[in-house]
Amino acid sequence: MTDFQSIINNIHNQLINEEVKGVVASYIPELFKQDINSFGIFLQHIDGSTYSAGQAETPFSIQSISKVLALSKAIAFEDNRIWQRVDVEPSGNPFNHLSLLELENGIPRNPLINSGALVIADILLTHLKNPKEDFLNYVRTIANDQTINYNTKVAASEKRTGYTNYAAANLLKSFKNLTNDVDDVLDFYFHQCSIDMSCSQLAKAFYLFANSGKCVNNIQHIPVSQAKRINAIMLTCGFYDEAGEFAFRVGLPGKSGVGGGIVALLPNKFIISTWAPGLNAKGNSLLGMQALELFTTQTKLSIF
Ligand SMILES: NC(=O)CC[C@H](N)C(=O)O
Repeated sequence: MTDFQSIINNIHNQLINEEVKGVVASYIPELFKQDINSFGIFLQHIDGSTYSAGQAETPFSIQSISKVLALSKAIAFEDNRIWQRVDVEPSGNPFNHLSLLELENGIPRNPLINSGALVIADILLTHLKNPKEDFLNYVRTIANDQTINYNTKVAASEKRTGYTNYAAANLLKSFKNLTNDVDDVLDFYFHQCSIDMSCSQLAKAFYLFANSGKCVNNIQHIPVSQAKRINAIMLTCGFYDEAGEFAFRVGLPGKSGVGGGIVALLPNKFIISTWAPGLNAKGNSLLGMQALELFTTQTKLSIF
């Protein structure tokens, strides 16, 4: 049997001493307060066993990782109708890229880049009675943890400086691909990104994607075929213009956030999450990617 605990300990101990740790995101000023030396790893096995190293229980800003959770809720409401408003192709461009959106008439390339996530936020605003409250409750339910919350300081910080997201939302609106008010969509989106979760909470929330749509409490939230699709989108689009590199080096579907988190999973086997706030040039956690590459190489567990 694979000794997950020793493998994770060794990876943690090896990487914690790396001198090159990347750069903490500063375009959302509140995120820049993070300590570059933070580092956590958590593994949730499908059989219920868990393994961790470092700061696996410390909450951090999940940022774009929230896009997968929002997507799953939008799919639960609209099923395949959402694909009329957002495509499923990798963008090959940074997460906040705008020109493709204009060229392609306001249909975002995929739901994991910012413009696509704004369309998903719009869908959720249409369906949820109390959007922010209801979405938070959904996240708490799938993670089986009532302590998860928004970080209103982070949301306010992004509201003050999120110029590119304002541009994307206005462009979408001009192409009639937002039905709600631009400011309401952005307010919801900034809040979903601001949710604080630890590696352990994230791994639990993503359990449903590794478990054919059923969460840790065995409730079916999305159909099996949609869990398959969300994993496919994570593999091809979860790391923006580094999705190819992540598939090449790690070989798992996953999603990153500019808070330095990454969640990746092997369907029917495990969910693994890392947190290291230093980012590489593409906005993905530098040590997180290294940790996951070491993990799949040493355990020989990947989708390939
Ligand atoms: N890659 C990310 O995590 C980006 C999320 C961030 N809230 C933004 O919209 O810019």
